[in-house]
Amino acid sequence: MSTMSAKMSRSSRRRKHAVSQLNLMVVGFRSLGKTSFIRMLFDTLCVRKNAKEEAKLPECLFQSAETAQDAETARTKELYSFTLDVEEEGEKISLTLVDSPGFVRDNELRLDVQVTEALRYIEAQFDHTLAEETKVKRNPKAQDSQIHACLYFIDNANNGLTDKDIRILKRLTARVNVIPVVAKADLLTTSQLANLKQAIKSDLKEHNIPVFDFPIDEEVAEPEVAEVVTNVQSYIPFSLVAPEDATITDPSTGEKIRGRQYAWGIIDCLNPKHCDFVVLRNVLLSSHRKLFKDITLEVFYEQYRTERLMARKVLGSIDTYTLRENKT
Ligand SMILES: Nc1nc2c(ncn2[C@@H]2O[C@H](COP(=O)(O)OP(=O)(O)OP(=O)(O)O)[C@@H](O)[C@H]2O)c(=O)[nH]1
Repeated sequence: MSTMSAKMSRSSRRRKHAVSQLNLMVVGFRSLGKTSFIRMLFDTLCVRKNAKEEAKLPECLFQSAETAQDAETARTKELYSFTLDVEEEGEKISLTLVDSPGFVRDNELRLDVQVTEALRYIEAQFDHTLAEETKVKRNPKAQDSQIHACLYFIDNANNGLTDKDIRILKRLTARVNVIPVVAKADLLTTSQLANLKQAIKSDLKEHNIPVFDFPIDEEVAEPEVAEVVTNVQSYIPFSLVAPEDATITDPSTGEKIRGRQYAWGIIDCLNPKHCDFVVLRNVLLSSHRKLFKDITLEVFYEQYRTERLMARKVLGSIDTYTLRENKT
């Protein structure tokens, strides 16, 4: 075996056994189904043997709002996260899911504080990287806790983005890859959903909100790649439906499904014709995972790092100036 191929096979072996870290966060106004989405995602994961028992799972994963005594009990009161070792298409992922308390609708001041808290959490993860980078002896096994993608839940009761959504999105998109999602899409008809998606897209464009778009380098992208990416781009904002707690059987197949039952029929949350969960799941865990991580490190972390270092420099020169002034 040539040295080159020996090297390559060593690195591909390393890649095969390497565990990739992925950290996802959900944010949005109250009661839009953020915890339900996390529960559904968790339910569809292939958690590696023993990891389920080892992981400290939050209680709310096993208690949906429907089974909780009241809505207040089910409400997410503080930000929490949990990590799972999962396998996706043969790749090992250490997946951290971060759930955050729903934003209040009727108190501007409190809302601002809540958004700041969510951003502080995101920035605190950058601080971990920054601290690790500046160590003389770095830990090669240091965890990457940066938030690689943040799902922003949009209320389907509005005709697009509200002023509050716009304000929040502008702040979030400066720090993290934001993926907008339409919550509880089952409450809309097909044409209502299409109109809402269109309105949200126009609002994002009109207000120059840089949510994550699926960039294509036209010079290098092969036609098939471009098609897949353009296709994914067309889903934005992704529509989501989370299942209800009850056991639901698909009358056409007799199989148990994760869905919602209505007088007029059932919704299968894993059916791409009913909502975009499966596409979004694939984008997050598979097709765009690496891109989310690269952009987080190369764009958002770099930006944050520069701001922090500049701030330190300014503080340093103020200190030096004060020292000099005090001496004279
Ligand atoms: N119709 C419908 N109801 C949903 C959907 N997802 C969640 N729900 C219901 O909405 C309510 C709130 O769901 P949660 O998942 O607790 O919402 P949340 O955004 O985490 O709530 P907070 O923590 O209070 O912000 C529950 O009664 C859910 O069953 C959905 O896709 N469609």
